[in-house]
Amino acid sequence: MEVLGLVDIPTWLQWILVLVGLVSAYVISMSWNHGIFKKMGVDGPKPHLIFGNFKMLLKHGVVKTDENMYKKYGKVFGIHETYVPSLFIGDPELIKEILVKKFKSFPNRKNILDDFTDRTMSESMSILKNDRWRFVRGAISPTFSGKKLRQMTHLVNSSVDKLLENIERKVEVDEDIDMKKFVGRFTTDMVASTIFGLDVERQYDKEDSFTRHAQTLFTVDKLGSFVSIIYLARFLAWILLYINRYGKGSIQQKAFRFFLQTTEKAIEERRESLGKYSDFLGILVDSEAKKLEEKHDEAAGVRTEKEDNQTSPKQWTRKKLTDSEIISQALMLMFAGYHTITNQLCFILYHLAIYPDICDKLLQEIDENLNGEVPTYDTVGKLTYLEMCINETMRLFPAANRLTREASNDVTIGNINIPKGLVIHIPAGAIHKDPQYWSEPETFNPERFTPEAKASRIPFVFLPFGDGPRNCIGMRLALLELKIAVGRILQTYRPVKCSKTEVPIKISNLGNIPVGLFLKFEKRN
Ligand code: HEM
Repeated sequence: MEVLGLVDIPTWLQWILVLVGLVSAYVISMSWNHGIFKKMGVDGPKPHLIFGNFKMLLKHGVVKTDENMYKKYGKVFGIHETYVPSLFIGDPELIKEILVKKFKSFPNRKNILDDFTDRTMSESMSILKNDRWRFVRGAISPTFSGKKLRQMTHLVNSSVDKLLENIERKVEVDEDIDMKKFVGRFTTDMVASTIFGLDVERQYDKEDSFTRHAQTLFTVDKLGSFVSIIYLARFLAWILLYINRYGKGSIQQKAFRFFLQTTEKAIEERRESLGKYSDFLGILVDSEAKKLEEKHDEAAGVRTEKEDNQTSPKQWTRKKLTDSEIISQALMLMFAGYHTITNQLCFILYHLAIYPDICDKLLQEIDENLNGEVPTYDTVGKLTYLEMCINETMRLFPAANRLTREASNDVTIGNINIPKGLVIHIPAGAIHKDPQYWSEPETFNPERFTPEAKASRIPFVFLPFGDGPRNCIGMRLALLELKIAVGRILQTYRPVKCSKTEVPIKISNLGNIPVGLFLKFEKRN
């Protein structure tokens, strides 16, 4: 190749120049934003040109890294997750501004994995932004009201019936139980019945399509490697995604197709038999039909109270979700419910096994309040010590170690000027272990959650379900499920350590996910 007719560049040199160009472009793109925290006056570890501060995340995992950084730099610091600058805010006053007071400037999350989500889930509430998120959240919220949860309680109890039968089988042969797998099957069953209304009995059959496909999607073994690829070579992650998406029949694609068809079929059945189903899809389809009726009334000149209070922006006043929006929500709720409940239930049972005194106190509360009866929505509400144990478990092992938001405009909080687009992380896990708010933070002590202790603690230092308008929509369902499951297990059994139980418990580098947790159950006298 001749340049300006002057120099003849041989082919080998052309290749070297292309390579040098590509490497330079890669290095520049990875380090482009590395000066941002210095400009903002925010402290933090010095970033490597390519890896930023990513190596410590790979080495120590998310939980330990956040704790270490919070201890070292205090309540505000910046980390470069390779090319992504992330501002960490751990100050309760500033957290309140982000999650509540200035929510308008932080209405959305920014999760690097969202761009790589399967299309069937791309309209899910946890990913959607701004008005579209408001519209979908507004449409889904009523399905989690107290009245609707009461209707769902029998579905939770049916799943627990099956769990108890399985515990009994293990107790009979005195078997050590791999808790993650064991509890995971129960949770699969529970999401199948509470969201899709599927028959509980089938779920314990390993060949059952729902169980098989759910396990394909729920297994997060390869997630850590994929996240690393996204952070280190985003272009490669896109290539892998397209190969997976358009490659012939990958098992993930088959699983997504299965859930798409299952949800479509379930929606159709519920539209044909209004009022018959008390699962999430049934409740949603019923309320959709009710709204259409209201619209009919409105057309006839009858305005309902709800309509008068309608505050949605004009473009989001349509009466119902599209079918693809409903499908996205169902799948997202399935994921959100599965991982969180499985992990929390494992952690709670683990703590009850290693602290027999606390377990004894809880057994007493359960016996006195449930009187051997199957719990209802109202009776589990009386189990206050159980709620304290659940809260203490979530303090030590929160399902989301960080809450995430994105600044949707330039905004100032405290004396920090945050530029539009910056990722904000609230290190909930690290705050939950800050000795300023929690004495002896590593100790499991449910007494931290007595009404008096709660009242004397400053707000925004306990964030297991997030806070503000974008908090966990499934919080009440989650607590109901956990209380019924733990309450009913303890009516007959107590969890105990076995030879394989490791103390302290091991967690995954990806977050608070128990690894290799073994326990067993003993029958109570
Ligand atoms: C112990 C169990 C659970 C825990 C600890 C938990 C925790 C959380 C947290 C921390 C968030 C982020 C909140 C924020 O950013 O402020 C969240 C969001 C969410 N959770 Fe949960 N969750 C649990 C169970 C569930 C269940 C059972 C469901 C539904 C079936 C659910 C559905 C959701 C959804 C849809 C969001 C996104 C909300 C939005 O963006 O508007 N969660 N959860």
